[in-house]
Amino acid sequence: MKEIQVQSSSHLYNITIGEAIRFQLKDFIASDYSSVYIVTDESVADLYLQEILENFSETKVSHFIIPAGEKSKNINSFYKLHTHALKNGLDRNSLIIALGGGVVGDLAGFGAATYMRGIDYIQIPTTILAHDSSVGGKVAINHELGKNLIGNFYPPKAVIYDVETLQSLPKKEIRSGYAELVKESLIADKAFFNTIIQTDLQTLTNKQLQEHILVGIKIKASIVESDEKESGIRKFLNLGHTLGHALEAELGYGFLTHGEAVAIGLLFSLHVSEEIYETKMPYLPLIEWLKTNNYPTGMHQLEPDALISKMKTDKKVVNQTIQMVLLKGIGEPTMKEINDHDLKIYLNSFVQRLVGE
Ligand SMILES: NC(=O)c1ccc[n+]([C@@H]2O[C@H](COP(=O)([O-])OP(=O)(O)OC[C@H]3O[C@@H](n4cnc5c(N)ncnc54)[C@H](O)[C@@H]3O)[C@@H](O)[C@H]2O)c1
Ligand SMILES: O=C(O)C(=O)C[C@@H](O)[C@H](O)[C@H](O)COP(=O)(O)O
Ligand SMILES: [Zn+2]
Repeated sequence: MKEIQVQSSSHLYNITIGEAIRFQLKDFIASDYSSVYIVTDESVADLYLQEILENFSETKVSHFIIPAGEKSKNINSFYKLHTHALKNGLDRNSLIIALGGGVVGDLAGFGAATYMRGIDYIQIPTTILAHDSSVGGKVAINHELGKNLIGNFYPPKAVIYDVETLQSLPKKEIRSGYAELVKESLIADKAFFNTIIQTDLQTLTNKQLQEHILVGIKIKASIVESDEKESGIRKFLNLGHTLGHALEAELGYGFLTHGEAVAIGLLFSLHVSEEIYETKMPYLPLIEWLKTNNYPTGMHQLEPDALISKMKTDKKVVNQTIQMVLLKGIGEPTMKEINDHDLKIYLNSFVQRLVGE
């Protein structure tokens, strides 16, 4: 079992990573909550809800289940989560548990941030991608005009990561989670990047997966600890997301997974970095690795203007101008303001390059 501590602006919390720790939640959760409210999705409920419930035989417990997938991260689910919580008598001393991937984590976390002006919550991530989403306290729901536009910074009381649950993930979700690991490696750790692109996701072992997740969490935790509210270096964790989020919204939530969209966004960031800084970035090794591992790498014939319009909903935009996270080298992230005219040129040359590869 591994433990990483994160100091947030309001409290210190532990990220505990281990196998089968979902059966010993009492070791990690305070016993004086008046009730526990588990939020999960239909697929995760089928696999793990019963086991999680068994931890709370002496506590008043209720649960709320959403349909699986990105489409559920919306205002309707948010409202229903509150309604169900009220009907089940949650008070200010109740605890919300987010059991699932990033969709459940973001929605339940935002529910906790707003229920009666804020109650405690704990993340029990069950996807690889959620090594990222469960840490750092960004909680949100989507607006049809853009990703995560309604939300808050609201750190969890604990993150309990039972990596045994990752064994039931479908291949697509393994790919999706690895895109965020690639992101973390690009912003902070060249050796880690080289390790990942030598990893075949078809034959991934538990040992490799656990090692990679641990490195990723350490990178994420150290960044959010020094810049919780994203006034500075936390923006680097958005590498690949300006285009990634625009693709998710433009194609319709759930068409691409978050990680699939981020993977294309990462390639775009490398492309623009090469153009602007006239430097060689690992564009080719990354696209080869993405293709070998069956990531979608097409742009689905989207209009650059439509994408730029969606990119304008990015929360890093200042005065209607897009600010992209770029790299001067691996481990050397930087912010760059890019006007619409140049952005369109980069998008067009990126599409040409994708078609040519
Ligand atoms: N808050 C943050 O800092 C942050 C960071 C990264 C991503 N995100 C958000 O996270 C979301 C994506 O998260 P995600 O990729 O985990 O998506 P997700 O929560 O939709 O999970 C992906 C799919 O895997 C299924 N699943 C979950 N755990 C499983 C398991 N153990 N076995 C089998 N199936 C399982 C789910 O039912 C779902 O169908 C996006 O909304 C993204 O914006 C937030
Ligand atoms: O934690 C962060 O900060 C991130 O940017 C992590 C991202 O992987 C994540 O997708 C996040 O939700 C994006 O945030 P947003 O502010 O661009 O909505
Ligand atoms: Zn992300």
